[in-house]
Amino acid sequence: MNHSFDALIIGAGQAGPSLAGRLTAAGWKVALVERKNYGGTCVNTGCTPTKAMVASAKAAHTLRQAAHYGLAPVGEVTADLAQVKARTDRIVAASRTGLENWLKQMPGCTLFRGTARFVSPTAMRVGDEVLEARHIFLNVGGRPVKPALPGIEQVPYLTSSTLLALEELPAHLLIVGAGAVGLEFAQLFRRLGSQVTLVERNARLLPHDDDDVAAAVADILTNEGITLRLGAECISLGQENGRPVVHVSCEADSSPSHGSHLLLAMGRLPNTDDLDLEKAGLLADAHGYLTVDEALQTATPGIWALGDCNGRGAFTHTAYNDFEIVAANLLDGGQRRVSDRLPVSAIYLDPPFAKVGLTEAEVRAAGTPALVGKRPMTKVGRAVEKGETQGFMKVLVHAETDQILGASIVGVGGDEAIHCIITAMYARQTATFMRSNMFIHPTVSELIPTVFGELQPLRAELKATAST
Ligand SMILES: Cc1cc2nc3c(=O)[nH]c(=O)nc-3n(C[C@H](O)[C@H](O)[C@H](O)COP(=O)(O)OP(=O)(O)OC[C@H]3O[C@@H](n4cnc5c(N)ncnc54)[C@H](O)[C@@H]3O)c2cc1C
Ligand SMILES: NC(=O)c1ccc[n+]([C@@H]2O[C@H](COP(=O)([O-])OP(=O)(O)OC[C@H]3O[C@@H](n4cnc5c(N)ncnc54)[C@H](O)[C@@H]3O)[C@@H](O)[C@H]2O)c1
Repeated sequence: MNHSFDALIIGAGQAGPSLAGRLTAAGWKVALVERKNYGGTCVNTGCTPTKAMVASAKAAHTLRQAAHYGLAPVGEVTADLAQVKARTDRIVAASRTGLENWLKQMPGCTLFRGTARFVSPTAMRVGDEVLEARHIFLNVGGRPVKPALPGIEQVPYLTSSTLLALEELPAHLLIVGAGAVGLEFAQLFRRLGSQVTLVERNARLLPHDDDDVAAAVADILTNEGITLRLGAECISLGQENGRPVVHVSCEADSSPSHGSHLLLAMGRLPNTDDLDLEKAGLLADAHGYLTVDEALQTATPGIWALGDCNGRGAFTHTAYNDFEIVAANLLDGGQRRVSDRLPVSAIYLDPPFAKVGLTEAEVRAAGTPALVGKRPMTKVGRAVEKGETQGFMKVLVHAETDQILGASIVGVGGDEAIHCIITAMYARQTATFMRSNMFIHPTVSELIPTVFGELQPLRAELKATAST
């Protein structure tokens, strides 16, 4: 059966539902197609469940520190993973159901369940229904990559999604891939009580970030007893007595890592392979991404790609910002562009690592005349009072224009404190502006003007050093 709409939205992830809300409010007749869970990755298997579990892990960690805070030791802290999961599931379900209820009662929006595939540039099939529209918005997200590691077909493994179904704590979790997924799960499972080994092919953590950031993050992990195996070459998988083994070298005598469970966290693949793109005159790039212009339009007029599937961001905030760009340009006469946004992200370790703009290495590589300000968290009063002094704050400023170039914070509250720098950078403000502001005492943020007041020339011979 054929149905006609003003717009089709494929995927109810982080851009699609909000776009449906804006378009229907403007009087458009909209069809929203979702094949799995409303809320997509972030709500169901990404940000929401992992940050809920990070909170459980933080509570376990704090309990173990009781004596440090002058409290009677609480004895051995053990996690009941089934209960951690139950709490996590409740938080996820509330978020998903809230979204679903909103969409179901949205005037002008018709929901379809199933996989949408193109039949032409202006029509998609979902089961027996053919949905036609002059505007099609793809918000199809991605899924964990299945890497071509030798032995993968013989070894049971977990992904970031299937790991969430565990109700018993892994005795020893082997993780391959030290990206955001690998890092966050490594610390949270260690804190819940698992032994954890993190295997990564790069010689150091976070290769796109500064040496001092990577060193601080490595310290945070190893201080908690996580085994790091960096620079692993020729990673292959095997089994011994039904338990997973990760081989980390081509050398026969290099010791393999043995564990009880194996998590592969080696990136994500866009869900563009089953859209029948060719029927819309589209072709994904070599990594499966849909190429888009600055306004997120694909090569076929009338088709947009938003969120993880366009390769212009891999975060919930970038997917949501994609929605804002598309809605502003279509409905508000805006001329917003993807390149107007700043690169911002956080990894939810404890303490977290948050960043905006350029790294020190990028500033050096560009040869920009720059100043750097850096302060260890041991010199941040609020961090000292909290007893959480790992890490540092670092800011980079253009030596001639005083413009803020970037900042990294590895430290307690860093995921929140970074936002005053993000806002200042978005407003094209300067180090002088940051220094002239008054912040609340006692906070981590209140030291940010101080860091902007301690700027030193970023000399070529100075290397970024680990903060202690
Ligand atoms: C473990 C983990 C933790 C994360 N933590 C964070 C974090 O803390 N902060 C952060 O910013 N980001 C985080 N992310 C990344 C974040 O989840 C994604 O960037 C975000 O969900 C992307 O949103 P999206 O709308 O592009 O896609 P998705 O959320 O993946 O939504 C896409 C939707 O489209 C549906 N779909 C796909 N194809 C079709 C089709 N053909 N027909 C119908 N429906 C279809 C899918 O079922 C899905 O519901 C995390 C990711 C993971 C895996
Ligand atoms: N806090 C957050 O914002 C957050 C949290 C989790 C996930 N995410 C997003 O989810 C996505 C997926 O995260 P991820 O950690 O799976 O991917 P990633 O790309 O961030 O990291 C993958 C890691 O696996 C390694 N790797 C990849 N292929 C390999 C190979 N063949 N052999 C050895 N090592 C290999 C890489 O070197 C890298 O360190 C990312 O885009 C990330 O931004 C974000």
